[in-house]
Amino acid sequence: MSTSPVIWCVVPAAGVGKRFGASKPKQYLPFHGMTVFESTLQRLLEVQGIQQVVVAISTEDAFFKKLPVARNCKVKSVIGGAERCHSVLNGLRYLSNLGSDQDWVLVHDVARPCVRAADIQKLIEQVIQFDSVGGILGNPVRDTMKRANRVNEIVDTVDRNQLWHALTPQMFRLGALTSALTSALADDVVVTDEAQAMERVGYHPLLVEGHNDNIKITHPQDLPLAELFAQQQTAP
Ligand SMILES: Nc1ccn([C@@H]2O[C@H](COP(=O)(O)OP(=O)(O)OP(=O)(O)O)[C@@H](O)[C@H]2O)c(=O)n1
Ligand SMILES: C[C@](O)(CO)[C@H](O)COP(=O)(O)O
Repeated sequence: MSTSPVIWCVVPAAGVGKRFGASKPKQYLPFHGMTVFESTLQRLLEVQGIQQVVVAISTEDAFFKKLPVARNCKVKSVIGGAERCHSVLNGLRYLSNLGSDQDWVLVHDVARPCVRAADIQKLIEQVIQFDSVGGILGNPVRDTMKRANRVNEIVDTVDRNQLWHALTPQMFRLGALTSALTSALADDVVVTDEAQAMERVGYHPLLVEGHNDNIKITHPQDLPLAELFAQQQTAP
């Protein structure tokens, strides 16, 4: 008899949204009848088998505790860090007191409120089926890709067949990811995603193709686009 895998989730949500430039962090802006934050959490909480969602929140944040989802028994908060990778590591350290090294953890940006539960399920199934070190949702790039020099002259055409956009969630074993991120930070390497931390220590995470509406809200023009995607996803 096989037992179900234990799956946790960490949501880095301690960013201030500098590039977005709103009067409050972008995760607290209105989105599809709620906030960006609530949309993201609602989608994660829909996924079967996630034991708990740990959100990393800035010490300056006065908004999170006012959201009803802050009182959901499956949601716990920890203090965020200086960069995304520090916030994620704080979440992982909290989980290491609850779980074991072999448990799985999904890391998902709060700023990706259009992620589909079906894509998360696909990631979980493929990572577990291939018994891989872990994997991430991604999208193959579509356009012809060019490498430029410092003055924006083309120096090369890069083979697009091997290039992907890295999305989230990213799914790894709790123990392996905690040690890979700890090692990156000990070497003063600020990794921009979990896969990069795992690559640094020699692993080759799986790329699982997800929908390209799982965009990250980074700049102001991303918010109406994400709203449009969310409306399309719920249209009858
Ligand atoms: N110190 C930080 C910085 C970022 N994040 C989170 O990491 C995710 C991806 O980061 P990004 O889009 O860069 O968000 P911000 O840091 O808010 O944006 P900016 O870089 O424009 O300030 C977001 O969910 C953000 O809240 C975090 O938890 N802790
Ligand atoms: C984790 C991430 O969302 C993957 O695309 C990304 O790395 C976040 O940081 P970015 O610097 O805004 O790309």
